[in-house]
Amino acid sequence: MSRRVGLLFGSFNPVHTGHLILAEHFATRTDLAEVWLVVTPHNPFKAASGLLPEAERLRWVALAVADNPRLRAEAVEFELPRPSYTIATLDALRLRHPATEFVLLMGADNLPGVPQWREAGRLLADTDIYVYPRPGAPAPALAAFPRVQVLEAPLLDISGTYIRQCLRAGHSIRYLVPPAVEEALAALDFQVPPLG
Ligand SMILES: Nc1ncnc2c1ncn2[C@@H]1O[C@H](COP(=O)(O)OP(=O)(O)OP(=O)(O)O)[C@@H](O)[C@H]1O
Ligand SMILES: O=C(O)c1ccc[n+]([C@@H]2O[C@H](COP(=O)([O-])O)[C@@H](O)[C@H]2O)c1
Repeated sequence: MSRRVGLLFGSFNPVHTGHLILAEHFATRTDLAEVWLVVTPHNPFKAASGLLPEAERLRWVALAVADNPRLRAEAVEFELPRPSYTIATLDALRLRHPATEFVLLMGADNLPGVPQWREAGRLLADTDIYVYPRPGAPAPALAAFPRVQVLEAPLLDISGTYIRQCLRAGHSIRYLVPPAVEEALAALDFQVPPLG
């Protein structure tokens, strides 16, 4: 059987402890050998103006996973056309790593939108998807998603939106992000975008 690797796609605006707990959960409690956190410079559904600088978002993910051999920061979308379509990234990764079987990972809030993604039919037909439950996201109606499995796992009420609100308000983000990311964010000399 080929090595199975999970891909957690995200804007990581910024990376937070929720991402790391769920990545570790997928990496240690499923059949996956590793989890790669694929940093998306520009989600086709998000306004670029709400995003922190892309190079910083990637650097923070790299810092966050540096001490974990089962997690990796993946920058492939920085080399691909924008905005970042997941099917194009999967195609590129499958070409680069022909011996690896990729599994798509996501929080339950993202699954209902997948049928609107580019080439969703092919994506859903060709790819296993593991879903982590999320507060506020209803249990997905799985009939439309034959290759989707929803994990049973502790709910994590942490989001990038909340962290950006804290940063704008000058509130502590200690423990919401890893220490190295907290330090890097404290050294920022730019404004947190006003949106979201
Ligand atoms: N607390 C969480 N529980 C479950 N899934 C999560 C959680 N946080 C993030 N995810 C999942 O991680 C992936 C990347 O998420 P993303 O980078 O957009 O973080 P976010 O916290 O949802 O950010 P924002 O609040 O800015 O939308 C998505 O699939 C999302 O569903
Ligand atoms: O491929 C698509 O059409 C598509 C449409 C919307 C979102 N996505 C991807 O979904 C991932 C999650 O996005 P985000 O911004 O919520 O972290 C991110 O990698 C996006 O590029 C992909």
